[in-house]
Amino acid sequence: MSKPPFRAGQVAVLGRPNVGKSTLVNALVGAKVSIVSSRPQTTRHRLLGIASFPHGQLLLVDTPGIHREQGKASSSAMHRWMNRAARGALEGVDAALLVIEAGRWDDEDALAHDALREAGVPVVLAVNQVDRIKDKAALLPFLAQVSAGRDFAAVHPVSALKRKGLEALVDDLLRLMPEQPALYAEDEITDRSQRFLAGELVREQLMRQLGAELPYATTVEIEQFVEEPGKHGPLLRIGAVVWVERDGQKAIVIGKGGARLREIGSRAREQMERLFGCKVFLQTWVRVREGWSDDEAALRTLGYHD
Ligand SMILES: Nc1nc2c(ncn2[C@@H]2O[C@H](COP(=O)(O)OP(=O)(O)OP(=O)(O)O)[C@@H](O)[C@H]2O)c(=O)[nH]1
Repeated sequence: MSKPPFRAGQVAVLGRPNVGKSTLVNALVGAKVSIVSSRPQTTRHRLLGIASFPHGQLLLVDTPGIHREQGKASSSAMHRWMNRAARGALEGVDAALLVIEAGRWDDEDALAHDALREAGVPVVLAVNQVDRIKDKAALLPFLAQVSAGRDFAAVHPVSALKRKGLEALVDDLLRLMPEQPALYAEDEITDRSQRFLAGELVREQLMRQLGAELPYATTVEIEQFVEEPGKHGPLLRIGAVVWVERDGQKAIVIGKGGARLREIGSRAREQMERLFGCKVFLQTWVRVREGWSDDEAALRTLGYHD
């Protein structure tokens, strides 16, 4: 049998908040490039994960999903930005990967599906979190129901968490990519700068450790990112500012005697050292900026561009 041709292209990853898009991107890429948390709307930036295989390469654009404009929160600048980012992510892609939760197909999924159809890109449906379905037989009617009347290029039940069903999913995605050589070297996992990833790792720890207590309008800015020669190889000196809206929120993030911020910093530093493969010296501050989340200009200074 002759070798299959090498295929490479771009895949937009879309779906409702919290269905497991980041987990799926990470599982496909095989390294931690996108942050994961149980809090909805973790992903504010468009992240590019590069998944390389012997027979092809997928450039995964991880989007925050297409959000319906609803309620007070979604009228903020942040939500408008997220919507624009999601739509922008569809331009020039070769396929879209729509991620849903097994057993659940609601209006928002339908909306995302319609937006993808409108954009004219082939859609592969990943029915994620199948590990949570005890009665596997119940999956079949669900798969039939969501497929009916919709022309998905393929439908795949998967578990991003347990890494099940991913090979078949990758094969079908690659089939939709154009025949062309790899677009990035195999050892590159992301074209995002280390500086950006550093900010994401701090934000992940904030979410992990503050959970529901984390104020929605919190963001992280990397103020300093300098590589210096150290005794045992290079050292990264990183300064991160956690922006909140009120003094009360600042106190929550800092914690008693600064304990919480120290813990956030030390966990984030460990993750950075693992990801960057070198020693990291991380300093974190919390600063107050009132009303930034509804202020487009402030968003731009913090790097949320169109
Ligand atoms: N049981 C199970 N849990 C999963 C699976 N995939 C993701 N999760 C969990 O679902 C939660 C949300 O996952 P994320 O990957 O952050 O979801 P997301 O869709 O990227 O979320 P946003 O960034 O908010 O859009 C996390 O707690 C994951 O561990 C899966 O296959 N099975």
